[in-house]
Amino acid sequence: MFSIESTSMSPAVVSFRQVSKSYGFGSAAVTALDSIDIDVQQGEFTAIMGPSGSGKSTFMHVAAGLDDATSGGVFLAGAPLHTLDDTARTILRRRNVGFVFQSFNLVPTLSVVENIALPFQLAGHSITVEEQRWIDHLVHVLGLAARITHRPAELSGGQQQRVAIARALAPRPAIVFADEPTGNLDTRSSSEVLQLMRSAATEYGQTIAMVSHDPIAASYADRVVVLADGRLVADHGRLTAQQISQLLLTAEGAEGASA
Ligand SMILES: Nc1ncnc2c1ncn2[C@@H]1O[C@H](COP(=O)(O)OP(=O)(O)OP(=O)(O)O)[C@@H](O)[C@H]1O
Repeated sequence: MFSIESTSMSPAVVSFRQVSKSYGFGSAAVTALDSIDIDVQQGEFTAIMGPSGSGKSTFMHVAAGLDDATSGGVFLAGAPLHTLDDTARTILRRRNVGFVFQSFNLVPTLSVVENIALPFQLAGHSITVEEQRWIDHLVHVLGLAARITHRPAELSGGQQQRVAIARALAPRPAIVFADEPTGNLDTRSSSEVLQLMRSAATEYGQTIAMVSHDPIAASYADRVVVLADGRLVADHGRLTAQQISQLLLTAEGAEGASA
């Protein structure tokens, strides 16, 4: 019998203890996550990979408190998400989680700087002098200084994703979840965005969990985990894109074999 107390010595940013998630009931039930145990440590940049339907989005939604686990313990920034109601989970998420999406999800009517300040506004929190300095720094290092009054439609895809990254990093969240952040970008913008996420982990200790299908994107991460049929089938340190491609082929084979 497992215990769903947080047992880790160093405080992991996300911990799963025997987490399972099913959709539907009876013969229509689908097991999207199957007895997952994982700890994501502070400052780690983790790539979550696996074939289509393997459970990557479900993993991210459960870890971020956007969706409930069916069983098991989910801890976010030390808080037991599985015991919290929707309101408490929303508050915890606002304080601790940043998101970066494939489709950027910027507010079209707001300027760059207003989009970056949005998480503070949503939390009903006035930006302090120190927070403003951090935002100014992000705007500078993300190469957005000449664009702060522009609206998203006036920016390239790569620039829009840099705004989304600035918005995610601005409140210094415990973790940033990035869902296929380079899915809509060309090769050059992709490598810029990945390099920025890499630097955020290395230079600011930002914890990042990125869902991706792309072995090149995952080669920027410190850790590569692979899901197949809702199970965690591989968990490695830094790998080359070629090694990751091989790992995915093996995972697809394993999924086919168990189907
Ligand atoms: N809301 C839902 N209702 C029913 N089944 C769902 C739901 N969401 C996901 N699933 C199922 O759960 C499994 C895992 O889905 P999930 O979206 O997490 O996979 P994924 O690895 O993110 O896939 P992709 O790479 O295609 O985005 C799949 O079999 C999917 O059909």
